[in-house]
Amino acid sequence: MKKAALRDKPVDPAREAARDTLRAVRERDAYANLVLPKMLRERRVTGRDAALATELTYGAARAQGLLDAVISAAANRPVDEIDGAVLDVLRLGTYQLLRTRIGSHAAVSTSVDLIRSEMGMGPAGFVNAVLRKVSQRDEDLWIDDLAPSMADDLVGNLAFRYAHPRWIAEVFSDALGGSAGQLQAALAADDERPPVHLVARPGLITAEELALVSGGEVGRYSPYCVYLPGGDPGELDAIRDGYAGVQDEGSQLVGRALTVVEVADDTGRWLDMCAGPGGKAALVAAIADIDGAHLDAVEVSEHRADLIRKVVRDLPVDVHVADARSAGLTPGFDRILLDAPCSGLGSLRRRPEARWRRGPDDLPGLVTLQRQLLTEAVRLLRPGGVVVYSTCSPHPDETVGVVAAVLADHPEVEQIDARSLVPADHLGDGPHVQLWPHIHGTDAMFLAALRR
Ligand SMILES: C[S@@+](CC[C@H](N)C(=O)[O-])C[C@H]1O[C@@H](n2cnc3c(N)ncnc32)[C@H](O)[C@@H]1O
Repeated sequence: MKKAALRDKPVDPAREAARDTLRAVRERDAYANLVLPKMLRERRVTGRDAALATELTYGAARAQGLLDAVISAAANRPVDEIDGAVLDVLRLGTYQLLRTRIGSHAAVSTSVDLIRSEMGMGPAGFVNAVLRKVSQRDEDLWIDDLAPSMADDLVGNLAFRYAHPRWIAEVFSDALGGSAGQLQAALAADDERPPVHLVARPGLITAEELALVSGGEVGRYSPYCVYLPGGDPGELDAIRDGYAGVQDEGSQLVGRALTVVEVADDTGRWLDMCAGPGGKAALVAAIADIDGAHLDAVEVSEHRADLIRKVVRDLPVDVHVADARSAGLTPGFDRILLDAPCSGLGSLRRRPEARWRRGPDDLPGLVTLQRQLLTEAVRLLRPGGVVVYSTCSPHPDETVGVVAAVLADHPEVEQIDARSLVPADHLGDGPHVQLWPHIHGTDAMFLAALRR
């Protein structure tokens, strides 16, 4: 076959979309879960092709560190000496070889086609040689060869095996009290594709009704939750019509906790201090509507404030675009939700590439901001009022550390046992609640409740 004809050989749309998304993630720090669905829609890639593109893109993005170690060993050079476009295709090919049931021949030949159509025969030969070498062993054999030994470095071994940066595995290990079994289960759960959870909007549809119309199953803990077995939630009428949304069950439990905590003589002044994009605000506001309360929702980003406005239409909410540390609100709130900006280490499974982008250096700035926000929340509470502080992170600095620091500065504030606010099992010793994917099937949400 002539070179031109080889270049013209069509490549399959699923792998092409996966490659282009990985490229956007690498070149412009894009988010795979925003780029891919849009690309699939624009290119009219649907059904099985869309499912394959999703599996390959998110899988390869999530496993990047593990894949790169294998590619580097097979190519006999560090990955940063490999051209970026070639590396994207090698990651896709290696992911297929190690972590899917796609046959080796198909995984290698489709990768070679992808690179040949764009870059020609030379790079295609390199991809072919590297992937053939990768295909000579399965994932376990590569891990045995490349991971630190279990005996010398258990955390390092588990981090490598379940494709997490080592520092994140260390954070999980600390938060889980050093138990190796728990750490292994947590990393394994975090390495899986997360289930889709729907929230039934209170007052509009019940979880039972939503389960019926969506073909899903009522959730274990949140009375508003439905587990969706598969398919695109955006195609459900209940979502399109605003009766339901997509929201992790852990986040639902946090929003609900704010509404069920005992507050004597509640005057109906409720506040969500960091509300964008509005997932928890929508749930809290729907309950506020039923209870005759009102929600002020503060968000510093104009774009995210717009997203809140879309989800709280027709609900008793005022959206304020402001820095919540100095938003000029009149104190005296009965209930305040502070769902603080955080490292997001508890929802890594929902943002495939995030674990490879974050670094421990992000933490100190976030912790300072969290303490300032929680201090302001305390100031805005009326005596007897409650703030629910939450993060989608199990990092002790962002969770128990922030709460302890603010309690130490504010003798007028007491911590309530948040376990009584969360209808779930395995909630530990309290008084805070830490949820986990491997225990509760939710994101690793943290919440603490403080009464002034
Ligand atoms: C964890 S997210 C909140 C998620 C939201 N509660 C939900 O359930 O959809 C934190 C939000 O706080 C916002 N934020 C960050 N710093 C802020 C500040 N100083 N004041 C107000 N909002 C802030 C971020 O833009 C982000 O939208």
